Amino acid sequence: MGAYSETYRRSLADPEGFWLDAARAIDWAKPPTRALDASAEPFYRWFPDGELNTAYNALDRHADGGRGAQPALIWDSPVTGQKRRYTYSELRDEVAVFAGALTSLGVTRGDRVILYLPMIPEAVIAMLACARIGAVHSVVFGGFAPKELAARIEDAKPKLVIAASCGIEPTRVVEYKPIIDAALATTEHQPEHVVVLQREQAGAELSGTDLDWDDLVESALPVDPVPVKATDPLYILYTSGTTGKPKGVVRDAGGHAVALAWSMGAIYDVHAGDVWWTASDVGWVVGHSYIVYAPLLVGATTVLYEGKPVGTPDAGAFWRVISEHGVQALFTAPTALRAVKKIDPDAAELKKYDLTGFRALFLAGERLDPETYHWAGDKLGTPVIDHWWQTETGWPIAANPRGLEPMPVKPGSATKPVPGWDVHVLDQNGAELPAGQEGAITLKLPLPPGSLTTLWGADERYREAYLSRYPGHYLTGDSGYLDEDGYLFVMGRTDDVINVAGHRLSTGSMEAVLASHPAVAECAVIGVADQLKGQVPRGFVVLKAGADVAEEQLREELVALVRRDIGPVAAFREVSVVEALPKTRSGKILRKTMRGIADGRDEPVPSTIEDVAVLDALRAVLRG
Ligand SMILES: CCC(=O)SCCNC(=O)CCNC(=O)[C@H](O)C(C)(C)COP(=O)(O)OP(=O)(O)OC[C@H]1O[C@@H](n2cnc3c(N)ncnc32)[C@H](O)[C@@H]1OP(=O)(O)O
Repeated sequence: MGAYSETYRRSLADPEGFWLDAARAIDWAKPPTRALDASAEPFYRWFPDGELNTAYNALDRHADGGRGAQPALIWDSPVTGQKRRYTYSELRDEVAVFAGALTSLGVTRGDRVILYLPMIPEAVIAMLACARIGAVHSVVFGGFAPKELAARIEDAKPKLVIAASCGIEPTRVVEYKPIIDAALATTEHQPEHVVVLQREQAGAELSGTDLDWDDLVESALPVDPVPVKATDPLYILYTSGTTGKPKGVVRDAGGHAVALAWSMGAIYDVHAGDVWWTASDVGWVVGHSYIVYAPLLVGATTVLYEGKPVGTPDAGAFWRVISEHGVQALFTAPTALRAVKKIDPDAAELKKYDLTGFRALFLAGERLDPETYHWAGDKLGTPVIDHWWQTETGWPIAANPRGLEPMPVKPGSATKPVPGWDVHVLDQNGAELPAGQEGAITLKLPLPPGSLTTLWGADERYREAYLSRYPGHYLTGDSGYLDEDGYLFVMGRTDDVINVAGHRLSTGSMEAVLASHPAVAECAVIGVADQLKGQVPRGFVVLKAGADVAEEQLREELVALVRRDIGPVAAFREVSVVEALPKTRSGKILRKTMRGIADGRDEPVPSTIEDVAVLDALRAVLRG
């Protein structure tokens, strides 16, 4: 039996022994004597009697254990022309002082803190400072609009909001303070303070209880890490659900530290002293897990990049960063590579840089199309590793475990289930499907350490959304199949969640925005295939009788509304006015059928359709 098979078998047959062994990679204030607590199933807990501090494990133990002078964080910001390096000692000291600043504001263990920060070192510092004192951070991605920020503030009820004065996009400076003010003007919950880091590209006007980051830090004293229970929440990260209300994924401290440290070696083959780069955003789970926590937990150097794959300044940006900082492995989303390939199909820029130390490219966040896979492999000459996971799971469910046993790649497959994840493919009735047949991908409970423990303040929603469809299993919301070799192929979502440039978005939220327009009687939003972003949203609206608005003007208004209420990240640009929407006799809009036709598939007409003429009339619009 190979290393993978044996490890996988043991992880499911003896999770207690397997995860207690893995837990030895973490320094505990109180080492756990047990791994799994199933006493409140389906709300499983890991390492119930363990105590630790995640920031201590990410920083202090390396700073004090011989890696003090090693770079922990390299910030590379082509949008500002700045670069900065932090050794483990420097980063630990900055985090300890900012943790002291938080403490001086009365933030203590269990308090929530919303972070609305771009890709700057202070984002990492603020996350780790919260972890140091046991506060629960919730990072909100900068591309979201005030309404989305407000929904997260209302749900998490933070004591503080910590923000920068601005984020920087290649074509514009995005002022954050007006976005925060607009959000707070609508929320019942009001944080005690908004702490603002002033950036020179656009300062923010502070008023009332607002505080300046630098002033706060100037008078702060460093504080020691506070041991917390392994089962305490480390962070909340909101993700789109099928309804407008985002879901607050709760990550625990102990399971997260153990699983991430284990994944860094077993899956990515990255170890202490290596240089690792995740080109994503700290606002996404990939940023939480693989920009911040995992690389620091194992004592690697992590690169934080404030720029884009193209345009900052050119399509050679990724290769420049890899070469300049000695990056050994890169993790990014397929969209980023498609953007590079579009501008520089022959990878001429690549030839300008020395990438001899580069070992592997990891891709996730959306489907990796075979064309992009082959292009990246041909041009880089290194393994290109597709893998699959979700905000909820926190770390990979299926991957090619480079550190355990590299396996042959099958393009289109995320390779095999990772140890810890009991992956099944089920039919409508919950029966196991044979190899090659597509069905719902589920994960048999208990989920391994590091996966979500519940949704913030919404245990019942957690149970209903994930655990009710197939009792004893977690519903991933993705469909796919296992082949005869046990390789997993993930084919797409089974619900109304779409993936736009690696950003998970709810079509339901977009429909709610379109429906709020006074001229719109009903509407549907579907995700359609896009060569660059993987998927983009497309809206279809039916006008109210007598609505007097020019189509072009309505289109512009609807696009602007989605940008205002959800944010630019929705990339909502296409909307068509149609006579009617195709529905079943019970009134359900046939979105899946519409999606299939728009993507050029030979979609069968459902027998439950109310009026087939409506679908026939829509075909040309969908194909167009
Ligand atoms: C495995 C678990 C997971 O799936 S976690 C999620 C993983 N996903 C990712 O890592 C995301 C990967 N995608 C990306 O990083 C970006 O899309 C890349 C590929 C870099 C392209 O970026 P960009 O050219 O900005 O396109 P986009 O589609 O992301 O942006 C659409 C509009 O939104 C804007 N935007 C983007 N980020 C921000 C931000 N932080 N603050 C403010 N605005 C932002 C962009 O400027 C763009 O705006 P516009 O429509 O052009 O005006």
